[in-house]
Amino acid sequence: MAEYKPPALPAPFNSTNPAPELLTQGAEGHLYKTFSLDPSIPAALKVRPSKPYRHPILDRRLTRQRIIQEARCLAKLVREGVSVPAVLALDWEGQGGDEAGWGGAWLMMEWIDGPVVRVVLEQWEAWMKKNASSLDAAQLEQENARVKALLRRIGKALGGLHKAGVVHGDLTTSNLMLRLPAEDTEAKASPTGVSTQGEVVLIDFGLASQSVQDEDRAVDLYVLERAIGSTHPRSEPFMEELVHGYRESHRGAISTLKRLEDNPVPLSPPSPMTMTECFLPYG
Ligand SMILES: Nc1ncnc2c1ncn2[C@@H]1O[C@H](COP(=O)(O)OP(=O)(O)OP(=O)(O)O)[C@@H](O)[C@H]1O
Repeated sequence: MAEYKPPALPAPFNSTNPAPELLTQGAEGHLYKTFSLDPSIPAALKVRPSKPYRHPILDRRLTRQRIIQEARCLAKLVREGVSVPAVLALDWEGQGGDEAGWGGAWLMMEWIDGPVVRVVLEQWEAWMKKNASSLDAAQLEQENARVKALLRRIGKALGGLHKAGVVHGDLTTSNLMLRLPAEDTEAKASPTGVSTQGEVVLIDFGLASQSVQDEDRAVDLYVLERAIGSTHPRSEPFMEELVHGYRESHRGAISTLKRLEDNPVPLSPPSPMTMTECFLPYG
């Protein structure tokens, strides 16, 4: 199979040394590891390249809106004390790229040094699947307690986001990262070799919107519960911990949880109205 060749980067990233390193290619954007100002300061760079199959004016407008909306959400959340990457720079009129002129939009963010929660849970579950029978009752309880504590921290982080008036719109364990502490003692102490330590950081606000509606908040919770249920079956029985963490995070949590319990949540994309609201300046 031919090796994937990402689109040419917009300036100035087409001439930086070392060159940005492609980490992932998402539905809309490409995520690179690069640096900010000095090579010793790592940064995450999200590039939304132009889409040749879209009408050029529409393409430019949509790409621009998405990157500005994500940057606004992040800036607001940093101000509110929610754990998300800080915005370092952005340009919705990126020059260069494959075509002369418009080269896509980009957003540079603070680099989060740590794994995504999906990888942590996958590694832990894989180890447990193979080796759990070799653990004694106390060790087993300790292992489960670590994952329960992680889920509780995730619930708390999500509650903090909702308290700030933002819903994520695309919550999976791939959009949650753990910021590694200076000294990670857990990986060595656990027979699994997997650490669940670190502050939970929410990422990828490409589909986020402003809302304080219980229904929108309940959708975030529901989507995350579903994602955990389908990708992390061994952690699913501990979902109550996530709910507990969420419940403790803010006063509005109780009615959101009631909404989640009472009604099956409609899984529809955010309404055009909600998306439009997101483009308005944040107060
Ligand atoms: N600030 C960051 N620091 C370190 N790594 C990051 C950061 N942001 C993202 N990543 C890594 O890049 C991956 C992809 O990021 P993200 O989900 O934001 O992009 P995407 O899926 O391309 O976005 P979109 O869904 O908007 O197209 C993450 O799963 C994570 O591994």
